[in-house]
Amino acid sequence: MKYQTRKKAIILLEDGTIFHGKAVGDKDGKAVGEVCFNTGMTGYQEIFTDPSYYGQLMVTTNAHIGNYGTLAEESESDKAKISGLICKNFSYTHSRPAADKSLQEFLDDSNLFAISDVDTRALVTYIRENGAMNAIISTDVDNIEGLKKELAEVPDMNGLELASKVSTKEPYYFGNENATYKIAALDVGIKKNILRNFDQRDVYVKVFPYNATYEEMSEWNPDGYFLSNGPGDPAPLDSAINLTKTIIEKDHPLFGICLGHQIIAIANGIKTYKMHHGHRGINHPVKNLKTGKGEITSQNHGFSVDKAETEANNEVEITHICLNDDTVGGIAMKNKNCFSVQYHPEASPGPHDASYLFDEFMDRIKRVKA
Ligand SMILES: NC(=O)CC[C@H](N)C(=O)O
Repeated sequence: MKYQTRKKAIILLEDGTIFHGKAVGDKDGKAVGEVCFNTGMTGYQEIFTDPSYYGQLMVTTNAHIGNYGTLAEESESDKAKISGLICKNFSYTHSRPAADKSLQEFLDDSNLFAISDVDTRALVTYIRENGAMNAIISTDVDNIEGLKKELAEVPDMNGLELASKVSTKEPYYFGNENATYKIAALDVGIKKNILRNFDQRDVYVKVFPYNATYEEMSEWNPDGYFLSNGPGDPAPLDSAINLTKTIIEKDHPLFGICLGHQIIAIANGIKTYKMHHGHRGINHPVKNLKTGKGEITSQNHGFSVDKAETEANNEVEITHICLNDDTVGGIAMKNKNCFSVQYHPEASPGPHDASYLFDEFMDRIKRVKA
């Protein structure tokens, strides 16, 4: 067996609680961030590379991580974006012929520190009961006071602007330039599978930096606008919120996913709030209030749109409800061509129940273009 002498590691939570584990590989390491957990049984590479997780320490509840390696084309961005990984059993070997790397090589390429052999059930139960909080993972196990000091310096997720850390610096294009439709996407942390979904629907996408202006985006003359998923608190994203107000005012077709959904709510004067411990997994039930049908969805969010304020808003209606806790799952503007969801219709590897939302957006675009 590899790495019989792996270093001891700890997770120190903001409230002083400590959980124990071992460093993956034979390295020393340290990482900080908000500790959160994802209950997906598969899709670890997509989770680790999702820019929405920037600044978060990821606890995976699936007991085995790494056993099918990684494959470059399955990444949601250029590298791992979580700040660190906490898992139960880490597989140093993998058994998928198509894989191009082991998970360990993949994490090393992203310079990402991981710890395993953690009682993740106990840790997840603790977060569920006590809420999301900052944490530090480290092999410096005899220096608790020093680690506490470092942890105290980590900013609170509430109020934190992170989109600028993951957004593209320059605009770029995705898909076939001869496609029938053109969509301008604001990158506040966009996942590649959103771009792939547009490409599959005959769309050429131009992706703009998080602080792009309406003038910059509209100059390209797109058929529709898209606001992406992304990390951090939506409230400080002034530039994206103002841009959204203008797109809504001009009544261009507009679709938002997750952080993009939250930005649309704020642009309509509806508050967002930090949830107790958020939703992160690939089996979250949602009810579509228009059709009455249920969907199993992929979710990853720590903030949510205020339900009472949405219900009281004359311009906006709730279209989807997250059934686990009755929070807002999706909204649409009553008299504007604008809608959004808190969850992930682009989910990869799935579930794909919600992919009809991309078709709905295309229908809206086609109606305007016709
Ligand atoms: N996936 C996302 O876009 C997440 C949105 C936001 N950062 C949240 O945690 O709620």
